[in-house]
Amino acid sequence: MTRSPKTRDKAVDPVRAAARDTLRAIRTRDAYANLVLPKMLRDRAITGRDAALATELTYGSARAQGLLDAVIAAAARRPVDEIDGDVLDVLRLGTYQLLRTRIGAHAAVSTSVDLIRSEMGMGPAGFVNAVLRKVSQRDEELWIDELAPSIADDVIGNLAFRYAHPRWIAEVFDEALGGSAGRLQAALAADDDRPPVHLVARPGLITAEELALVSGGEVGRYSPYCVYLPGGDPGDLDAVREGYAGVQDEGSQLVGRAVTVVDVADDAGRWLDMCAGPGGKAALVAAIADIDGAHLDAVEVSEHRAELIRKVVRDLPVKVHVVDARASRLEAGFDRILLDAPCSGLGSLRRRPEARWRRRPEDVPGLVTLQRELLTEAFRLLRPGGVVVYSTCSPHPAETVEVVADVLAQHPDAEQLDARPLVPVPDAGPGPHVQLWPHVHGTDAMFLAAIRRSSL
Ligand SMILES: C[S@@+](CC[C@H](N)C(=O)[O-])C[C@H]1O[C@@H](n2cnc3c(N)ncnc32)[C@H](O)[C@@H]1O
Repeated sequence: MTRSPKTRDKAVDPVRAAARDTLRAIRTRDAYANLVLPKMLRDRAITGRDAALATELTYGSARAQGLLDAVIAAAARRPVDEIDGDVLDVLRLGTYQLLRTRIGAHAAVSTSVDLIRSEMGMGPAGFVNAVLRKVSQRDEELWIDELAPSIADDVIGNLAFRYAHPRWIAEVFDEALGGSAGRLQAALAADDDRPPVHLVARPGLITAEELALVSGGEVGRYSPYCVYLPGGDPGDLDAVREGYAGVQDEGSQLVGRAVTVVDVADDAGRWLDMCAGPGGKAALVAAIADIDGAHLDAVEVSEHRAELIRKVVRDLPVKVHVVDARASRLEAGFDRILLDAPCSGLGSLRRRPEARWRRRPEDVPGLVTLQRELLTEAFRLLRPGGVVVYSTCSPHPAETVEVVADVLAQHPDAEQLDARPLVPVPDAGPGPHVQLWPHVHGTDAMFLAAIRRSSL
C-alpha cells in the first residue's frame, strides 16, 4: 500500500532517500546524477557530511551498476529485469553499501528495508530484506570470485566485471593501451575510483597559488592553472562564485592551454573554438587570448549550451556563434583552432557515474563521421601556417588516431606536429599525439593531436 508522502518521509533516512530518488531519476528519466543530486540536496537542505554521504552512495551505486546487478541477480535468483525498477534502485543502493563501503550490514539492510516499506509496504520490504541478507553473506571479493569470468580464460571479462565496466568499454581501453593486462587493470581501477575535484584558476584573474591558498587546495602537478580540491562543494568557494575560478579537469586545462602555446608564426590573433559549449575550454583559451591581445570566436550548435558559454566568457574577447560548425560561414584564415569534438566521453566516465551503462558501441560510428566532418572543416578554416588542436574526452582509437589519420590522408598540406611538448606531462607516449589517462596522469583520458596547415 502506498502511503502519503508525509508519513512516508518520517520512516526513511533522508540521505538514502535522496540517493534513491536520484537513482530513480537516472533510470526512469535518463537524468544525469551530477545535475539532479546537487539540486535535490539543496532543496532538501541536506548539507555537510550528509551531502557527502548522499553523493558517495548515489555516484557509487550508479558507477558500479553492472557489478551490483550481477550480485543482486545471483542473490535474488532472478534476472534484474524481472525485478520492479523501484525495488531494484533500493537493492542497488543497499548492495553498494554492503560491498563497497564501511557502513555496517545492519544499517545498510535496515535503511533499505525502511525505504521500500514506506513506499511499497511489507511484501516488497521482505524481498529486499531477504536479498540484501544474502548479499551480505559475502564480501565483494568473494562475489567476484563466484560471478566474474575466470581471469585465466578471459582477462578482459574478468577485469571489466571486477571494476564495474561494460565489457565493450574495457575492450576499447585495452586496444588504446596496446593490449597489456597490467595497464588495463590500472586504467579500469582508476576509472572506477571517486574522481578528485580539479579547479582552474582563470588566467589574469587569480593564480593557481592564490587559489590554492583561498580554497585550501593544492597546486596541480601539470597545468599551471590547476588546483586539486581535497573535499567540500566547490560551489561554496567565493572564487568559484565570483568567476575567478571554475571546476575543470586538469586534462581539459592542458588541452585548452595547448592551443595557446603551439608555435604559430605571425599569429594575427584570430582564434576559434569550434565546439565550445558549455565553455570550459573557451573560458581558459579566451582568458589567455585576452592577455595575448587575441580574439576568440566560439561556435556551438546548441542554444542552451551557447548560453552557458556566454556566462563563462563575460568580459572576455569572445564572440559566440550558435551554428553548426560544419557550415558556420565564418571567414577562413584562423591562426589557431581548438576542435574539442563531440565524442563518446569514454575518457571521463569517472566524472559521469551513469554514463558507462548508458553509452552503447553503436553510438560511436555516427560520432566518428561527425568528428571527421568537423576536422575537415577546421582544416579548411585554418590559414596556411595555422594549427588545429583536435581533442576528445575519449581514448577510443576510432575517435582519436583514426580520425586524425583519415583527415591527414585527405590533405597533402596537413602536417601532424609532435603534441608532446605542448602538454607538460611525463609518460606522454610515443607521440605524435598525446593520450592522457587517469591511472597515469590523474586526469580524464583526454586525447589531443596538433595539425598544421603547411604554407605550401
Ligand atoms: C565535447 S563538447 C565541448 C566541450 C567544451 N569544449 C568545453 O570544454 O566545455 C562538444 C560540444 O560540441 C557541440 N556540437 C556538437 N555538434 C556540433 C556541431 N556540428 N557544430 C558545433 N557544435 C557542435 C555539442 O553541443 C557540445 O557542446
